[in-house]
Amino acid sequence: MNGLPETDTAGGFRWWLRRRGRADATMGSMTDSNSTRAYPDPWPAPLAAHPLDATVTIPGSKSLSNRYLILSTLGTRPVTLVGLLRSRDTDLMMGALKAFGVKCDVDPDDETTVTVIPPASGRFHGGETVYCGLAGTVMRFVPGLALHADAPVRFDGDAQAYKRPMKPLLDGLTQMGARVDYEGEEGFLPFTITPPQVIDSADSADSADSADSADSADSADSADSADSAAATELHVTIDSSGSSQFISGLLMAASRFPRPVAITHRGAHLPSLPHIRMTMADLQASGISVTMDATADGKPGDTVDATAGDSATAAVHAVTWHVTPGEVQLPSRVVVEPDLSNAAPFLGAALIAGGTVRVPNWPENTTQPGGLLPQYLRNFGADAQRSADGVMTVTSDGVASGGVHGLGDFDLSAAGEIAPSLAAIAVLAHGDTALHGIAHLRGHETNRLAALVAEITRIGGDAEELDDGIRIGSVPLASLHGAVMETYADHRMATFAAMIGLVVPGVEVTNVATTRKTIPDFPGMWNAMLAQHR
Ligand SMILES: O=C(O)C1=C[C@@H](OP(=O)(O)O)[C@@H](O)[C@H](O)C1
Ligand SMILES: C=C(OP(=O)(O)O)C(=O)O
Repeated sequence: MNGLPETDTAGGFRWWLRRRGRADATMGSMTDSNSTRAYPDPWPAPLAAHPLDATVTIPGSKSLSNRYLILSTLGTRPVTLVGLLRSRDTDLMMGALKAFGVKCDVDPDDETTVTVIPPASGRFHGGETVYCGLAGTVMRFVPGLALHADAPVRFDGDAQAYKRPMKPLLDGLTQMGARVDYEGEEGFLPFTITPPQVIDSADSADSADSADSADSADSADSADSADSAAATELHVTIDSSGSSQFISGLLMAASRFPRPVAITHRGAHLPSLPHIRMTMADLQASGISVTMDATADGKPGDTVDATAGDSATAAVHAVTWHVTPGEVQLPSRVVVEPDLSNAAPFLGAALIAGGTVRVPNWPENTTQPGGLLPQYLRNFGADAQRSADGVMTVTSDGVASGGVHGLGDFDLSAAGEIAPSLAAIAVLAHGDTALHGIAHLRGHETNRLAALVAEITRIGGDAEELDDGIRIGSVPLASLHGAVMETYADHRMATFAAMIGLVVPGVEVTNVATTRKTIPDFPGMWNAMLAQHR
């Protein structure tokens, strides 16, 4: 079952801590993805009986919601977040912040309006377990807060989360003076972060008392004697090929560091650059100076234009961000954009079933990689237009008409989280698609490349893993057949299966409740989309 670590490899005390951590993180039923509104398991995916004509309002962006929650926490004054996503990942984030002593007041009349009140002292409480579930944004963004805590903080998550890579982030935090103790395999959850003794010089005596005194010599050394180096940049180098979230997490952690920090990625790939740009933009909106420069093959001065096409990043071997820490403060009221990546199954449905799907509140400009979605859908052959009042309208004749074609070789490194939705369209399209630049999807909620190949093959489709992605061959629609499709506790594998089920009879989806990771009621929204008529 998704949601609970099933095995205990570390003895009864750790089991108790783990359970306590879950309890600390539990906010209502949303942290356990199987425990809310009952849908049958497996869930019969509805067929589209006719072309679509629907308007679908998409809840708030997961990526923006969880960044705003972290940045509000790093500030000193309350911030009201309007249109916050309320789903498992954001509830886990709020649970994590509460463990640090942050208040998240939910508006009783609208649960998507939440006021975040940082601790008056500016200091975070340590000593608790943070339960990360399967949320990358929690397990990669919250550990940076532990740098500023008054005691060690333990991190745990779902059994499946134990496979998600963490080491580059934790190596980065170690270079910033933290100590990391792993309970199981090095580089993976669960672990405990002991903050450096010198992180907040005003409070250093307190922190030395409350943290494990045996650690103080190490920590002081590794923090590079902050007193003498106050204005010098601390250099942190990691390989962020496995996830952009390592860089994002370190950038946010650096925003309150006592000295400037230069964070360098040195590695073969840098996926999801728009998500890193989102972090930079959100930090800048909070008053923090952060810049990015790049060198090709690590040769100084031999720069590549990493600020131009996001797909050009495959050639970038070294990129450095410079963070000048300061007072982090978001505006007092922040409105969260809809989750444009979560719009993909719904807008993609127009290409699969044919017809029109509209999504209101589509931003004119956005830092979300989902902003690239309309162009991706045009590449498949759809019409996608945003009206002046912000309605994104996608229209297509549908896969049965032959008007949806494959993408050929396609670089998706900028927006890998959309891959499962594009894969569903590609399975049903005329012509082949090969999605490249997404090797790191093997470390997402599940190994998404293997999962997609298994599920496409299960229904009679043609797919194979590539070193850096997936190839999906075109087969006649009539040769695809229904099956019980596995979802591997992965919300995007569930929405992928639902998309296929629009035109392939007999598709059933296991554990559709796993969609609660980022959408409060996906099956309800899907049924409502199919039920709409003009
Ligand atoms: O920073 C973020 O909010 C995210 C970054 C991306 O992670 P990867 O770079 O690991 O793909 C994305 O896939 C994930 O859904 C959200
Ligand atoms: C990769 C994803 O999530 P996470 O934030 O858990 O990494 C995703 O939502 O597709």
